[in-house]
Amino acid sequence: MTGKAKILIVDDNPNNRLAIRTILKGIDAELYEADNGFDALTMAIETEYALVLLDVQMPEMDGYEVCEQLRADARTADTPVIFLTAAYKENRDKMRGYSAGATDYLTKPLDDHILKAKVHVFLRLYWQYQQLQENNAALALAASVFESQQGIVISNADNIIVRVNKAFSEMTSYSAEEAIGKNPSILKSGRHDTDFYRAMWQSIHNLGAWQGEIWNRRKNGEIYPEWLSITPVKNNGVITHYIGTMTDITEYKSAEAQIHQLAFYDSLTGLPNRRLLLERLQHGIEMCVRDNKLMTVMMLDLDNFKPVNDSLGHLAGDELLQQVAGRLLDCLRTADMIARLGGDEFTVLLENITHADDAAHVAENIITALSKPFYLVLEHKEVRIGVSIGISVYGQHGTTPQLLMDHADAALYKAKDSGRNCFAYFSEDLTIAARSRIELESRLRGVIEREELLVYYQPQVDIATDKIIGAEALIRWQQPVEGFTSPGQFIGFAEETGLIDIIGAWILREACRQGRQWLDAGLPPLVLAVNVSPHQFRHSNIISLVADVLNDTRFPAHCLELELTESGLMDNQDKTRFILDNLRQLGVHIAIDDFGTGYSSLAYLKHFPITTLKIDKSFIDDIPYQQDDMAIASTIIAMGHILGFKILAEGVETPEQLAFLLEKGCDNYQGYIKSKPVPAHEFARLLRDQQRDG
Ligand SMILES: Nc1nc2c(ncn2[C@@H]2O[C@H](COP(=O)(O)O[C@H]3[C@@H](O)[C@H](n4cnc5c(=O)[nH]c(N)nc54)O[C@@H]3COP(=O)(O)O)[C@@H](O)[C@H]2O)c(=O)[nH]1
Repeated sequence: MTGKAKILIVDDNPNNRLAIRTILKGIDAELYEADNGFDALTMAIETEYALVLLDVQMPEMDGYEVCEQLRADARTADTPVIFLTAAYKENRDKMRGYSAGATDYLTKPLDDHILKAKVHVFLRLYWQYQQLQENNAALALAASVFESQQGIVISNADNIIVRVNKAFSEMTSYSAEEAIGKNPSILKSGRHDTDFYRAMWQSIHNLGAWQGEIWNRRKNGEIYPEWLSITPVKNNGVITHYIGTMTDITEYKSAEAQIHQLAFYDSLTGLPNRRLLLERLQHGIEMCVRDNKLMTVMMLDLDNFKPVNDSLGHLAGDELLQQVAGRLLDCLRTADMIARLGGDEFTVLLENITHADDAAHVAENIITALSKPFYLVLEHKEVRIGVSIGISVYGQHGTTPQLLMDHADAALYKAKDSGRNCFAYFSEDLTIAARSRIELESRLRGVIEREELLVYYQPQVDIATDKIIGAEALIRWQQPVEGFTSPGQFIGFAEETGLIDIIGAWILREACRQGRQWLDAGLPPLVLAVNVSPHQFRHSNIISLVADVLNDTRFPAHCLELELTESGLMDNQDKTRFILDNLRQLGVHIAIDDFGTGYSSLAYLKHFPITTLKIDKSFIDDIPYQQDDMAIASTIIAMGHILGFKILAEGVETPEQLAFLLEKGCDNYQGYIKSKPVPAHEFARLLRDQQRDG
């Protein structure tokens, strides 16, 4: 409520008007005057008056008529009017005044106190009326706000719903009757954990509000996203209610998803586009820097796509591209990314890889996958295409997205130049290395079926008696064209690719079969040592493999020793112990190979049921010239004996080495001084010679 109340004094006599002014001097209102009925009516319509003091006796238009006209007009119908009339007037004149619409009467000569008192009363009524009007307007406004587009739910201090609006009911399908008396948790979708709600209530109580995106559930079970704001209402600092306003953002979200799809994905194949690829590439580079990881970019270009597109038309071309996208996805891990840059160009991003040539494997898989024929449904035709792939490696070929892309592109042209349907790295040496590794892998895969593997045996000798007491089974690969390939060239690779599991199982079976045959042929019993690689130890079921092989070949368990490296044991102590205990229960011996080169923790090894330690060849080589190596070798022998292990020295080549080991009490040795690894028949001959010589 602003401004001052206005009072209109209507009297043809200026003295009377002055007299009234004088009486009302100091009153909290503005006084206006009219000296005739016509002016009074005009003024009353133009301006809102809190009160009209109206003289009855006036020429031309008397007070009755003025009052009647005021009442007849909606704008002035409620304006209070006090008639000022002569004291001698009859009572019926007063009645006429009331029926004309008078609110009150005052008689002349006016009593100062009565006039002032009445004016005060009317002014107070006027202000109360104004307040009422404002309150009504505010209530009407609040009601229209409450019934707005947004859903509103009001709950009490115990978070029980006390009111909801229509929009809430439309959004949630809960009518007001169904919602009132319940907890707003009837809307819970189950998609948020307790931490989410805890944070929400913390914000409401500590910060005075919470707003955010939330998944809620409609009465029919449908889950939908909404934007929710919750504000507590306080009275004297105590929360009395919570007001939640909610907007269903389902459409906004799907529009947002649509915009995202259009901005970041190729509409034909649904694959990420160049924009998303560059973002991922940038992110991948940051990860490489942070975690010192490897990443490669592979640029793909389809060979023979253009002729298909030109001859069969664009619809067929589109179908082919969609099928290509599907096959590419099948070749990749979910963590990898494939993007279509446009036309028949695709880019693959391999993050978090171990070796640069992992990309070559993926490239080979892609080349194989795309070289199979495609059946185009629209054209009822089978078509064949190929793919050329250029590869760049983060770090070696660039450290920015643009350089990596450019260099993958340059490598792509190298691949095309070298006959298409192949891959090339940006640098020649990587291409050569990767291609030869892939070739090695493909040759190694069929090695057992092609019967190219052989087992050689290297005698293990008792130092004290110089008698052969066992042999280490060592693999040999004899290829028809390439010839002999030493294990050093392929064991590590077989380990990386997991092929070692099949190869290791084969050599175990072959050694046990051979050992049984020697026993059956009357040769003296000896211990055959077979290497078990770390991959084989961790990933294959070594316990059941050994049990099966011993059972199938009938080779005595106590004649078998499994050689493990320390690194193969270190991974998971509990699992290692479980496996070793089970192997020992079968009766086989356990030897630690290459001892001294790894962790070399005797304290650690004593927790495992180990029978033999093999001192690595590198500590034997420089005996008797290297004091350090001699000290290490004699310490291993002494400490190993204290812990109950047998000690075997590897790679013994000279009599000096042998004499030193004998002096230090080493149990057994293995080395060229006795014999190189030899084929089975030669080893049998060595044994027979020994038998014959007694
Ligand atoms: N997981 C498997 N690993 C195997 C298997 N067969 C072999 N290997 C591992 O390959 C590495 C190379 O083996 P290889 O070329 O056979 O060499 C062995 C011996 O020939 C060689 N040796 C033995 N004595 C001497 C010597 O006096 N001088 C000399 N220069 N070399 C010698 O040492 C190799 C035996 O090593 P180890 O296994 O550590 O006892 C080698 O790491 C093999 O382990 C297999 O079937 N599975």
